Amino acid sequence: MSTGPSPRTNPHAVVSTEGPVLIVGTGLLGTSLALALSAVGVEVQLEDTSPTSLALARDMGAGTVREASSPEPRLVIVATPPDVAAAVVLRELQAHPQAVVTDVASVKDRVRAEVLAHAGEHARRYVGSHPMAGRERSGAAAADSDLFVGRPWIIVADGADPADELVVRNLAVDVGATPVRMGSADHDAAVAAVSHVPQLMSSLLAARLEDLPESALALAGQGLRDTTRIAASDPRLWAAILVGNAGPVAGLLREVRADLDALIDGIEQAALEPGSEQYAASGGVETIAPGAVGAVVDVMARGNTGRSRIPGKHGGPPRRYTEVQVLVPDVAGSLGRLFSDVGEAGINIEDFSMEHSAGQSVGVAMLSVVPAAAAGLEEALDARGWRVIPG
Ligand SMILES: NC(=O)C1=CN([C@@H]2O[C@H](COP(=O)(O)OP(=O)(O)OC[C@H]3O[C@@H](n4cnc5c(N)ncnc54)[C@H](O)[C@@H]3O)[C@@H](O)[C@H]2O)C=CC1
Ligand SMILES: O=C(O)C(=O)Cc1ccc(O)cc1
Repeated sequence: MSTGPSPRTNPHAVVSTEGPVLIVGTGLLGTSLALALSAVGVEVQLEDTSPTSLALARDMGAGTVREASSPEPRLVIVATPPDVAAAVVLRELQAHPQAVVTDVASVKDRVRAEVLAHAGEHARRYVGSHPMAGRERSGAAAADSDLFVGRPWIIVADGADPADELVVRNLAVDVGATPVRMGSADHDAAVAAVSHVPQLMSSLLAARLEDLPESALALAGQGLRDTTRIAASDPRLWAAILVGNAGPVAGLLREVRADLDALIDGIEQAALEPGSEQYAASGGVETIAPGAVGAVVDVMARGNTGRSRIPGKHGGPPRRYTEVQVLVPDVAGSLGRLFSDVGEAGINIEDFSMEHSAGQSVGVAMLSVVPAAAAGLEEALDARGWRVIPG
């Protein structure tokens, strides 16, 4: 296994993956992988049931379309939706008896069980995997060769030949990811909590906006955008993912329902009309109805704790940045001037986002810096005539 810096970040690093690599399913994941492998010189063959998806991936430079006369692949990566992944893995194990076969489906237990049940001795060449990298858009058009850089790549290899497991570990490293070995049931329980239920929460939240008047939507800020980003995801793909991981997802949803019930019980007390019989009966005669504040603070405090446990983007302990907010006029060149002023102040921006409100001629730029740099940045921007929003 290559241990040095990945070829994605260091062009001189050794590439361990030996081609040809056949990618079956040239959507977001398949094409991103194909682009990443092609970029480091690995020969990539492409296959998809949709001629349009296939042609698009080819035209993007992801690889060549596999033909009957193409050389045999050493590695096959199945990047189809999860409900057909096991069937495609079984077909590829049969079709390419010398190749290692992996899949990238977001669910692992069911896919693995189906492959093991039907693959016979071919099962030793199957290594399940799941790159924890993606986005809310599907299809080759959304592909990105850097999608996997710095992300965990889960490998489920129970029963596989160790040499074949190494092939898949090398693949992960060659595209810039970090291999993490897990059992399939542990994988499914973990991703239910960090990916599958969060997807449903985002969708549930965004579903509340369906009939909201535009006058209310115009007030939306970054909080709503942050919490609903993944509500733009593909319903068909996610239906297959969620159904494929139904047990762990249903268990967590029940826990969320219990939290919601406790929150509603508490907060409904505060919704009672002061002076009404129920209000008096609840004991909330002069102060806020009992239970309401406690219920809110309980869920908020537990949320604070949970959020603080999410590690930084590239793994490791969470890093806390301070956000400096600056008003930016909506005219050409403003952002360029802002960045150049920040650069002159010698301050490193760790993250950046921009918020626009409907009908406003200014936006708010949010500059994340290490806490020790925040006061200096505010002063430097102030001195250069920027309007800094007090933190
Ligand atoms: N979208 C995401 O953010 C992530 C997705 N995954 C997993 O990666 C896999 C692919 O997802 P995406 O690329 O997002 O989906 P996608 O919808 O962008 O691409 C799937 C592709 O598979 C093709 N396909 C469907 N059935 C096929 C078959 N029987 N044979 C050959 N090709 C077939 C489709 O035509 C399509 O081009 C899924 O299993 C998903 O769970 C894993 C990590 C992240
Ligand atoms: O966009 C995000 O934040 C993701 O977490 C993407 C993602 C979606 C599905 C997966 O199976 C793995 C990763």
